[in-house]
Amino acid sequence: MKIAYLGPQASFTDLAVRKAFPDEHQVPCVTIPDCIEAVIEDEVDYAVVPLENALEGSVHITVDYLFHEADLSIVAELTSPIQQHLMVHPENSGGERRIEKIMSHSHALAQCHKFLHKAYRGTPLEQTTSTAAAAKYVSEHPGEKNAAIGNELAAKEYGLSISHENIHDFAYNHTRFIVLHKKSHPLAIEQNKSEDKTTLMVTLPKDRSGALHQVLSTFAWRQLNLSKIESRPLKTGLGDYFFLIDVAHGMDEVLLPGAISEMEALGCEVKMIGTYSSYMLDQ
Ligand SMILES: O=C(O)C(=O)Cc1ccccc1
Repeated sequence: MKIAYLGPQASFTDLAVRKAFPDEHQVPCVTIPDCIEAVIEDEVDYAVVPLENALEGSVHITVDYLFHEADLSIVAELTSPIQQHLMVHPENSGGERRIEKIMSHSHALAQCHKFLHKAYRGTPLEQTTSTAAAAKYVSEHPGEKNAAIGNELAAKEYGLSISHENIHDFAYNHTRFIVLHKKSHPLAIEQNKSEDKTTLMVTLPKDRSGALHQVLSTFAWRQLNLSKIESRPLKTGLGDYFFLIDVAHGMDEVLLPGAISEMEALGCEVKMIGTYSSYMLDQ
């Protein structure tokens, strides 16, 4: 089977894919929408993309694509620890050489915000499509004296020297990656399974007082625990939102169908994004 991932090689997404799908054909894509479209266009069977980081929150492009653009299902979740390192071209390492620019994925730059503020205040930051894309760029442009933020494998893969290790601002730094597929069947993976989950996207009826309270009640009285609720713009006007809701429960015959029917009876639109198992990948 073919699996698209946010590349290039040695991105954090690649690390997750290597652990979860070591024997499958892995296809690097440049952007998250490219990964998603590769599944839609049947170029691959699955896509693995980042969804949320413990320090920086949701990856909005992934959430928004799932709601607005793609009719794909989450079939598994992979949670991985994240360690960020600052790396430079070996020609520019050692001594106190000036770094012209620090490049990385926006989430990686944000995860190292305090470090960058203290050690590199004033140095321009540049966003790239992934941490590995930044490492690749730095390796291919030694004359520019840039640094990249990424993982240890990226330093090895692109021949860079790590100048500062573990520069993420908080020790607990994990990212949730999701596995997307055209069909909604959960995908079993040979890794440590932590829990079953169901992800829903809910749009409330317009201007109905108490609608969100009523939606939450449908879960509360069934004792369905929510592990996440977040609002995102509907992109139709200020104040228009949909809610991304993760329920710590797999799809069953009674409780979740009951909650969904009740929300629909309240006038909500409910989009089922997936019912799946979550796997914890070790370092
Ligand atoms: O940029 C990467 O390497 C990714 O796979 C996305 C990402 C960025 C920062 C933390 C976790 C995942």
